[in-house]
Amino acid sequence: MKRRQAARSPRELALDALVKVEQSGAYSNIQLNRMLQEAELSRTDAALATELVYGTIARKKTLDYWIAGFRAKGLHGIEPWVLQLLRMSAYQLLYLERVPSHAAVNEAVDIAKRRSHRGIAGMVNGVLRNMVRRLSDLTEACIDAGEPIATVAVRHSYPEWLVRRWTDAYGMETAEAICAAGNEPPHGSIRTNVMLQHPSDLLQELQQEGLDAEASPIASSGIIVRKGGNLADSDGYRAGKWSIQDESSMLVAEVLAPKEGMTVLDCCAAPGGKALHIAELMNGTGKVWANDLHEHKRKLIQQGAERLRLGNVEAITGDAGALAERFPAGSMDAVLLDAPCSGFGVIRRKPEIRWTKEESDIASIAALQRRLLHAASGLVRPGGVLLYSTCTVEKEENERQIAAFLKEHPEYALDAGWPQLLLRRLEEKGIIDAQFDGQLQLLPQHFDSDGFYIARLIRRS
Ligand SMILES: C[S@@+](CC[C@H](N)C(=O)[O-])C[C@H]1O[C@@H](n2cnc3c(N)ncnc32)[C@H](O)[C@@H]1O
Repeated sequence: MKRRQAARSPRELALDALVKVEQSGAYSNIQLNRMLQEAELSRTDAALATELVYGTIARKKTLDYWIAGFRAKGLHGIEPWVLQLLRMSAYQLLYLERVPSHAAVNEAVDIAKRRSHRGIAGMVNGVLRNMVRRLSDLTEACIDAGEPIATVAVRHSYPEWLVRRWTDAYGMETAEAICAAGNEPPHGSIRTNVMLQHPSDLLQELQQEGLDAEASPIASSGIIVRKGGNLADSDGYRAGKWSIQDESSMLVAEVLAPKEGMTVLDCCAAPGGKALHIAELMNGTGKVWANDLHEHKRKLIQQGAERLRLGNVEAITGDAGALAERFPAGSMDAVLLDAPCSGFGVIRRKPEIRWTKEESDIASIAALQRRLLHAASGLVRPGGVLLYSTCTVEKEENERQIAAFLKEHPEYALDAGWPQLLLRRLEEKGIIDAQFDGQLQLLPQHFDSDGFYIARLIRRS
């Protein structure tokens, strides 16, 4: 590749980010944010670059399927950066209606010319122009990869092993809906600091400021904000009036339902979303111990507590499996284990995890969760609550994990005594029924929010 100047256009920047992410395995959000900060693009250009990076990564398999169909040699022999350029351009043709086809093609050819020789530019031009001619045939319904799981995998761009796992766990229809929901762009959502105001008052304020905001259909302190830009860069956020959090994640503290004056331990707390929510629900009283393995992450929790002026949070560092060395057995009114997990419920925000995680990772993550659950369980007082949550849809990490735990720990039982309003909302949607036993698997398509698993357990007195 020829030496180039720094990226100037959103497409150049997006291409550089895609090449870097693929080459180095860097996280797309970290890589992109770094490059956006350096490039100082306008807000619109930054939004386009962001959409191109996330969309191209998410739709990689589908894009490759179509690109291969427009080249006699398929994808064989294409240089990695050229393949990224083709994918990014095909993504605009197939998924971004607002981008005119000629703009996507012309800019791709210009980039190819600037970075290489005429042959490459000619190939890029040929593939993309043929694609434009056949665009109306390139629909999801026309994808046929031979058998159903492979076809769903190509149609929604997921590895086959993941589609097979979800099909085994939930059936083909639900598995396909999980895949589709994972490709939807997430909307912004914030959590009202209920120590300062009622969610409906905050909602009204935001609407008066001209924001497209509405009450969350599930989380009682949640507000959905569409097209709100960088919500953290606002006076309300700095003043601690709200925090940025997904609605599903807000349910964890709601279900834990702490009371004023309690002592609560969050074993895996960084960056602090749920621990700080718990501290707010306790109205700044009692004590929330917020632990995480990593020292640099502890600082994030501390900064959050300072912004929200929560004096009842103490952030600490350590292995959650060794917290018995720090706290006496049975000393906590409630313990939250928001466990490290495969993260497939948040694929909308981290599109590359579908490509970077391997099936064998699930068993090792589940083994870690099992160790942490066992350790956490010893710290809950008799009659206290152990809340286990993950942001994944994997049964091995969720229902099966809890079933195995209950077998080993007869001193615990699932508890269905969840907030009534939440139960009613879940029932209305048909997500739970009369058999509800105290554990919930939210799928990303249920409320257009993250996929989450929550189990509320009580230690018998
Ligand atoms: C799902 S995230 C927690 C999110 C957090 N509860 C929130 O609401 O913001 C899992 C966290 O577990 C931490 N972690 C991983 N292994 C751990 C261990 N052995 N002990 C303690 N924390 C651990 C990670 O650093 C990560 O921050």
